[in-house]
Amino acid sequence: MKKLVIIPTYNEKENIEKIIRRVFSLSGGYHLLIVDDGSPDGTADIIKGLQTEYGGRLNILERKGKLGLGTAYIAGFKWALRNDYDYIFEMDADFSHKPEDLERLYEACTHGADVVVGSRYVRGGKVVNWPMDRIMISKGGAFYTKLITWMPVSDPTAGFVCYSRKVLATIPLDEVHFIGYAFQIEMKYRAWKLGFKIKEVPITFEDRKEGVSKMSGNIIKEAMYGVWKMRGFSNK
Ligand SMILES: Nc1nc2c(ncn2[C@@H]2O[C@H](COP(=O)(O)OP(=O)(O)O[C@H]3O[C@H](CO)[C@@H](O)[C@H](O)[C@@H]3O)[C@@H](O)[C@H]2O)c(=O)[nH]1
Repeated sequence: MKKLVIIPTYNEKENIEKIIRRVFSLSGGYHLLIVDDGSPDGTADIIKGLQTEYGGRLNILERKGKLGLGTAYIAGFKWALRNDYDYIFEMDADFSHKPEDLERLYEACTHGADVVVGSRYVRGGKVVNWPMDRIMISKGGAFYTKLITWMPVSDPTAGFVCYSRKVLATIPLDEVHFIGYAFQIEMKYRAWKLGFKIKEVPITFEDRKEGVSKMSGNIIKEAMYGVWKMRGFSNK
């Protein structure tokens, strides 16, 4: 089975080499695709410098400017489908998601689930070191999303996800609207509406130690209005 981990990056020079090496130290045979948005800090140069060492396992898609997390993943998903990957993962660059948990997501995805979410808010999940305001925004957003969409997912904005190929081949990727964390909600919502089985596995999410979050007021606003709007989206 071909497994691809997609990592979107914007200014992740402190984390990128370490996360690449951690993923390749795992025994799962993962390939990596980094989607970098022209990071001014030179993240892409670090990745390119490692490509000779890792050959075809390490891939990079370079975009010209900061176009948002959602469109970075959509470009990555299309690349994964073109290159015949069977299981496609989303993961942050900053070690908030532990690469060692990839295997548990994969296991669940090969045992009856179509989408597996590494979840902070399902029983057994945890958040470590996040400031209280971030926890409140994130938990509040999860509650609000459930109230409006009825989607049975405890952590809808989670960015640690495994999709089986058929999910990404069925969701009309060109119709996905949102670009910030609302993108994460929209992908899960579309998969659920299409009847795919979503499972949550508990993870410990730890705040980044290096680099800075790209969260902004606009990203929160997009998610607040987005959950209302997405109820009207079609999956055709
Ligand atoms: N290519 C690209 N990458 C981006 C962009 N914006 C952010 N990223 C990358 O996307 C990942 C997550 O971004 P962060 O800004 O670090 O997210 P966070 O604040 O830690 O947010 C966490 O919580 C969110 C809400 O629950 C989650 O949606 C998110 O995935 C993450 O777990 C990082 O690898 C970051 O470099 C962008 O515009 N373009």
